[in-house]
Amino acid sequence: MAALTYFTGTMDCGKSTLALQMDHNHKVRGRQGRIFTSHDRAGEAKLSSRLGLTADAIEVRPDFDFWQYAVDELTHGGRIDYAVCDEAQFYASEQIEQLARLVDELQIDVFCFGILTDFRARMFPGSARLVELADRLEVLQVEALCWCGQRATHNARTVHGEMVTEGEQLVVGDLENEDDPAGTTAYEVLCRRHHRRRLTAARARATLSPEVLPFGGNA
Ligand SMILES: Nc1ncnc2c1ncn2[C@@H]1O[C@H](COP(=O)(O)OP(=O)(O)O)[C@@H](O)[C@H]1O
Ligand SMILES: Cc1cn([C@H]2C[C@H](O)[C@@H](COP(=O)(O)O)O2)c(=O)[nH]c1=O
Repeated sequence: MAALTYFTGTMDCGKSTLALQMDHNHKVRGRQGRIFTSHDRAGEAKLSSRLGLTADAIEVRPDFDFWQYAVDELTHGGRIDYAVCDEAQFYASEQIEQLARLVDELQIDVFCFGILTDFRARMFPGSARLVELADRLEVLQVEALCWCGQRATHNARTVHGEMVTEGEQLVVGDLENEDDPAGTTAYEVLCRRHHRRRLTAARARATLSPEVLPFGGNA
């Protein structure tokens, strides 16, 4: 029986990598699928993983209708066994409802991937609807870590290393990498305690003595 599954976790826990692996595994068994994404860092109509793999995808814009797309494809002789949907947090609630309809009425397996919550620890509308409608929720096994060594559960937005709590919900961006500093706005994954206290790695380094920092203060 077809199912709607939401694979979720923080930023940088391997969701896009898993999305590409799922597509590959189904494809090599002869199944035909489509890859969808929205606002990927690599650009429009791309699904990219930090491990270096990228695939072409269909960009999900606000007016995109999954149901209409699938019906058009099928009536023109196409075949769709499954859909891989990355950055699903950015999809509208109605688009998630259309995906559920593809599962129930067309027996298409739908694999969604995305973060649950934004930089203020509030659910994205697309994620909330997926939590409400999915047959299965899967939290990724790979643990992204907070600078303190605990499992990261929250996504923080930073400006020059300082966590911010005001701003647009959607701002495409990446984790700050010390070898390749992102612009002024970046993201950092934190445990809940440090997200609550707005204690980012940069702030911890600036305010805590090196002896109390894990990883010798290099986190
Ligand atoms: N240089 C690297 N070597 C090994 N693994 C890496 C490297 N860079 C990134 N990764 C892995 O890739 C994961 C991020 O993958 P990605 O699919 O882009 O994440 P997400 O889509 O969840 O943001 C990291 O958690 C890490 O496990
Ligand atoms: C927390 C948060 C994230 N985003 C953006 C930043 C990235 O472009 C994506 C997440 O991608 P990933 O593959 O999971 O790393 O979402 C945002 O727009 N708003 C936020 O609050």
